[in-house]
Order: sequence, then C-alpha cells, then structure tokens
Amino acid sequence: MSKQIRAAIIGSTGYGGVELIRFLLHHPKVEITSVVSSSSAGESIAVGFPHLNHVMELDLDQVDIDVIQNKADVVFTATPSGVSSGLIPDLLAAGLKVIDLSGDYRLKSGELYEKWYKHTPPTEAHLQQAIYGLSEVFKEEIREAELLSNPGCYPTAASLGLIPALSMKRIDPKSIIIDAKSGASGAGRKLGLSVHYAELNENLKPYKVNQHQHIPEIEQTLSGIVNEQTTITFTTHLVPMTRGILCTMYADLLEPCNEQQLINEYRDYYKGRPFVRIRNKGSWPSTKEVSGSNYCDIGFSIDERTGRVTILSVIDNVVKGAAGQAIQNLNLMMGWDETTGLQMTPVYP
Ligand SMILES: NC(=O)C1=CN([C@@H]2O[C@H](COP(=O)(O)OP(=O)(O)OC[C@H]3O[C@@H](n4cnc5c(N)ncnc54)[C@H](OP(=O)(O)O)[C@@H]3O)[C@@H](O)[C@H]2O)C=CC1
Ligand SMILES: CC(=O)N[C@@H](CCC(=O)OP(=O)(O)O)C(=O)O
Repeated sequence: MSKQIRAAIIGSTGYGGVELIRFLLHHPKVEITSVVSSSSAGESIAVGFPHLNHVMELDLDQVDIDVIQNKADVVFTATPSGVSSGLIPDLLAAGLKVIDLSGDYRLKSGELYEKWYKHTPPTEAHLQQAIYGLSEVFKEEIREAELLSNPGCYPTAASLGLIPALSMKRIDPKSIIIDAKSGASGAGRKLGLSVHYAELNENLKPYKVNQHQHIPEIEQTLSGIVNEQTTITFTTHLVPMTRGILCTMYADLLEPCNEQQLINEYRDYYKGRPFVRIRNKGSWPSTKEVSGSNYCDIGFSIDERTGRVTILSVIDNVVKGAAGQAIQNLNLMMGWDETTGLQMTPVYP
C-alpha cells in the first residue's frame, strides 16, 4: 500500500528527531522524505547514527523551506526552543502542517514565554493559532490543527496524572506539589556539564527548583481545567538513567474517598484513550514499565491520616513526552486511529 503523506523532520539529528524516525519508519501511512540538519547536511544520517545502517540511509537536507515544501506535506520541528519559532512562520506560509516539539508555542502568553524561556516570543497570531497537543485531553481541537504544539515531557506526565482528579473536584488545586524526576535524554543530545558521566552517575540532582520553564505550562493547563488561576510547586531532578520520567504528586483531598473510587473514576475519564493505563490498587508504576512506548501509567495511594492523595505518573520522555505524542497528534490531525504506528510494547527489563 502506498503511504498517504510525506514527512520532513527538522532537528532529525537530536534525540527527539531520531525517535521520530524510529517510529515513523514503521508507520503504515507516513513516509519520511526529508531529514534536515543545520550542521551535517549532505551526509547520510546513518553516518552519525550507525543504528540506522541498512534501515534508513537518507542524506541530510539543509534547512531550506523551498526544498522542504517540495518534499513534504507535514513537518516535525524537533528543534530547540527559540529555533522553532524562527522556522515555523515560513513553513506555515508554505502551506505545510507543522508539529513542533519545542516549548515555543505552548504558552498562550508571549509575556510568560519571554519570562520563562528568555527568548523573544512568537507572534500573537501564531501563539493563538497553535493547538496544544495533550492528545488525551484536547482530542477535538487537535483534529483541526495546522500548527500543533506538542506538550513538554514533564507537563505530559503531570497533567495526565492530575487532570481527572481536578475535573472531578477530588483535590484542592491550591495544594498541588509535583516532585519530578527525569532521565538524561530529556536534556537532549547536546553536550552539557549536568549530563557529563561523572556528574550524573551515582548522583540524584535537583535542578531549576521553582524556576523550571514547564511550571507555567502545567499551570496553564490545570487552570483551564478548573477555570481559575492555579499555581503549583514543582521540583525537577536528574536521575542517572537514559529514559523515563516519574512525577510523584501530592494534593489535599476535598472530601474522603478510597483508592478504588479514584481508580474507577480515572478509568472512566480515560475510557477510549488507549495510551493511558490506570494501575490496580497497590500497584505503583515505574519508568521501566513504559520505556520505549507511548504509554502513560498512573497509580495512586491515599493517606487517610493526612487526607492527601499521592498520584504517580510515568512516561518515556522521548516517546509519550516527545516523538510518540507528536505522532499520536499527527494521527488525530489526519483522522487516523490515534494508535497507528505507535503500538509498541515497552522494552522490559
Ligand atoms: N529530549 C526530550 O525528552 C524532549 C525534548 N523536547 C523538546 O524537543 C526539541 C528537541 O529536543 P531534543 O531532540 O532532545 O534536542 P537535541 O538537542 O537532542 O536536538 C536538537 C536538534 O535541533 C537541531 N538544531 C539546532 N539548532 C538548529 C537550527 N538553528 N536550525 C535547525 N536545526 C537546529 C540540531 O541538529 P543539527 O545541529 O543537526 O541541525 C539538534 O539535533 C527541543 O525543543 C526539546 O526541548 C520536548 C520533550 C521531551
Ligand atoms: C532532563 C532535562 O534537562 N530535561 C529538560 C526538558 C527540556 C524540555 O522539554 O524543554 P522545552 O520546554 O524547551 O521543550 C529540562 O528540564 O529542561
């Protein structure tokens, strides 16, 4: 069967880009027609990524909108924040659908973007045009998107874990604390001291405490659910592992309830949403149980002594936190089954 659409990946030499390639190569309806690099154009992608030898040996294209326009129908921008917004207006003007993996179009307020990302914000018109692609929650809006802003990795795990409890008024939005941990691939492939082996190995390191750029993104989503401005306490940690995010979240219950009630309500909320799996009572998810897959697994514990619930949410940051959700969103935008090309069993152990 011939493929239905042609895809280009800008930032194809980063972790998000290479993960897009891994999944899209097996997608029955998408053909990768251009892999783009600003630093290695002209050489085969398999030179820098020998795991792609005999799998995909496309030569890297330079960043040239005319070339991309001729080769593709949809473009994934797996580029750093601040870079995406320099490319996307021209891609849209060329009539391409765009799925951006960066943080550039997630915040509706340009002022907030500038404050947290320290870059000049995109135009107001493009910020308003962008559809926020938390696939399970904004499915209807995503279907109409021309510019899809893929959520951040931490916001995906945190929001999927908190939204049902907030929408069912089970927890006090003012009481939310999110303790988040990520593997090193979350920082991308570029070199940096924090992911230097000697700094990362046998270490557990907090970073950007109360200063993380995903704070306003999570607050924007949760505020939209409860219809009032909501703030969170959010602490991120770097863990010596390659993939995975665990968000351990604490909130005050508005009235007593038991774990089984919560489990049933979450299963109802996510009914028909195949990538969110709610654990049975007493089963708490770990990162290895979703590794390499597009699943988000969620578990609970209620402490009757304190009146608080602990919600545990895990994803693979490069899959559900980036490339996987981006493809899930493409599927929704194209009117295809959202699981197309994504039915990968987690890699275990
Ligand atoms: N890693 C993760 O878990 C997640 C990442 N994200 C976001 O996804 C995006 C990609 O992340 P990730 O793949 O990890 O990052 P990487 O640093 O691994 O890759 C970014 C890629 O962008 C390309 N790039 C850099 N500058 C330019 C430029 N000026 N023009 C065109 N391309 C450029 C680089 O390739 P080259 O030099 O070859 O052009 C590089 O390979 C980022 O915005 C990140 O914040 C979001 C969620 C999770
Ligand atoms: C482990 C690690 O360093 N993770 C990165 C996630 C980056 C990211 O997703 O940045 P965007 O908001 O631009 O998408 C971080 O905490 O900044």
